[in-house]
Amino acid sequence: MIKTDLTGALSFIDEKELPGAEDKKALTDLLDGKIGRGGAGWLRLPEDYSDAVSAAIRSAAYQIADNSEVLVVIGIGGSYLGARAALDLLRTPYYNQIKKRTPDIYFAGNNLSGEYLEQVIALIGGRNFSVNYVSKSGATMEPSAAFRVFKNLLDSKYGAEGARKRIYTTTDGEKGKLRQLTDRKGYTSFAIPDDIGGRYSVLTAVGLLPAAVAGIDIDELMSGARDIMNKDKDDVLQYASARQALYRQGKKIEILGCFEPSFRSMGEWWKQLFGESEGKDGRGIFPVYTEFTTDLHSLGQYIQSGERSLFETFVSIEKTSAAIRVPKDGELEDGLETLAGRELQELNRAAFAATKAAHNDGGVPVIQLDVPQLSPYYFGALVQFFELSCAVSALISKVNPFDQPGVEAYKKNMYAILGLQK
Ligand SMILES: O=P(O)(O)OC[C@H]1O[C@H](O)[C@H](O)[C@@H](O)[C@@H]1O
Repeated sequence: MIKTDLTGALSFIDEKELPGAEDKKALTDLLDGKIGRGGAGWLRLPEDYSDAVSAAIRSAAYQIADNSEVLVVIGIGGSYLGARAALDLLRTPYYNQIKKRTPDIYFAGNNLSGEYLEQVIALIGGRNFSVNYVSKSGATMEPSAAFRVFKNLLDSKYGAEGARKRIYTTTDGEKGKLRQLTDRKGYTSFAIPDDIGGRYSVLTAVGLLPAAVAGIDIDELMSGARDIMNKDKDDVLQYASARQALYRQGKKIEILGCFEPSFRSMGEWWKQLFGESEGKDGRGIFPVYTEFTTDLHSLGQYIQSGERSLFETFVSIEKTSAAIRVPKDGELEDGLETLAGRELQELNRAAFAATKAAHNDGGVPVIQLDVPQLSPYYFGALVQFFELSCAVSALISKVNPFDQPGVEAYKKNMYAILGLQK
């Protein structure tokens, strides 16, 4: 499973603190439903996942793949980051194993840039496409504006009835503007349970429908999440309590890093999950995602020698599928000839070990999360691992992990500037 290795942090925190009684209580209270505060419905997802849920999602995915060369997933924040993480993490290594061609998947509605929208429309070209509009509230400006654009394109290309059949919505099961529209128009739709907030909703149709369209085995994905819930949670608790212990030592910034570029979108999802769950009441660890070795050439100086108010969490992928080796080429004078024949992954692992040691020596506490491989199973396990550790960490710091009152401030200003009613 996923292991938490704290050896690189113990010289900064007292081992007997990990996990403290408070930390253990936060986990047990969360699991016992004592402190769900209306947002812990995601805990049920692995257990509620049934053949019926799987079949409904997979049949919509087949329908989309049957008549579309492109799927546009419209959403922002928790309504798109998880799906993008799954696709970026799993399509490359896993993709080659998928026998049949699956639709290209593009994301829209995750910004207000007209440039970006025009690029997505250009990418679609004249190809047949469908839309999965994902929004729990149905009232978020970015996806609403993008949906207007793509619904208009669908109406012009396929007529009202043809367009209706190509629009799939994922939204609140009972209320909200998108639910009302869905029920009025009769769109194929999936519900996000009321007690599951956006950043905790990956393991609903929010993440599972795009993943299924991409050919990812969602049953395998969910079995990874289920095993996190069914097995001991020491590693979850170790990570959560170590974060808070380091924060109490003045380490206010957490840098999550991975040496696989396919992990970047998972890092962006992790950033929202922890930042939006913990950044409250003037407190909270600030989450940053860095891609290694790439960002060693941009932030390496700061991490090594800047403010000592940070700690690092490295996600180590133990086994990858790459087999590419350094070619032999005597005419190049790059000093790499002695490496000829060795795998690139060996160089990547050496860079990881070197970076971890250097940063640790430079006064940066280092936590390491060991993930055996990039697969649907471990994607699901990692999602549940991070959601559990995030909720526990927020509870240890005495904030509600499941609300996000702060995001309304800028929206109020934006609506006033645009002369809109909020
Ligand atoms: O799914 P929606 O209701 O469109 O919300 C999309 C996102 O926007 C909100 O402002 C929150 O910051 C996020 O937690 C949420 O995931």
